[in-house]
Amino acid sequence: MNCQQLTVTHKQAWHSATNHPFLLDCRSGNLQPAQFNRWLEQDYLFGIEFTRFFAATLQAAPPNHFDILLSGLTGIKAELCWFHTTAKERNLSLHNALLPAGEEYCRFLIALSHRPYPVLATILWGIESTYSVACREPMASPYDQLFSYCASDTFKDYVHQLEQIADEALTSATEETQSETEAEFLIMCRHEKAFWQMAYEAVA
Ligand SMILES: Cc1ncc(C[n+]2csc(CCO)c2C)c(N)n1
Repeated sequence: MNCQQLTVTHKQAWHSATNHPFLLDCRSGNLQPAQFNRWLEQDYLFGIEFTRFFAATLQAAPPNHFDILLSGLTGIKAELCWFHTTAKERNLSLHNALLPAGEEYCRFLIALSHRPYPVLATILWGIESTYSVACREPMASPYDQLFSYCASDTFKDYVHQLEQIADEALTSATEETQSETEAEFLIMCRHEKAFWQMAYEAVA
């Protein structure tokens, strides 16, 4: 089993995670500011927990994977800075509470932290990869600017490197760990879909 196969075996779940009406509205320009703002407020909080999950993955990783994982942490650092700048520009607070979808997603990451490395590396790839795929189609202004990093070739290349290290970890994983990875991948897809939906519902 490898990352690519996961997206094919669970085509429907993968599609729902990466093709939400929220994204269609970014492309047409119909997304309402309140919807983007909710995404931003909630995704900042998610980003904090994701950083910790990333640290757990790094802690379990073999040294030959450090290079790529450390470069990912640099990307997250830039992303967390971007949240602060963009929140200021839009007069948003980053001190809100997580809504249920975000809270459940974060709880999933915390529970996963002590699982075997192949599970962590694959879910890490999966989470980053959803945004690379989700932002692949051109978006209308201002969302083209706001999501420009996820749409960039730099991000695409980074996600590809994550795929390579996850695939390497999966190759030597036990069957049991591979099955667990597959189950968690499916749950991750459902959390992604629910996260977009939660932001989309900022406007009734
Ligand atoms: C719910 C949710 N899922 C995935 C990502 C993707 N992602 C996680 S951290 C980061 C910055 C660069 O590593 C990106 C793009 C997200 N932001 N929010």
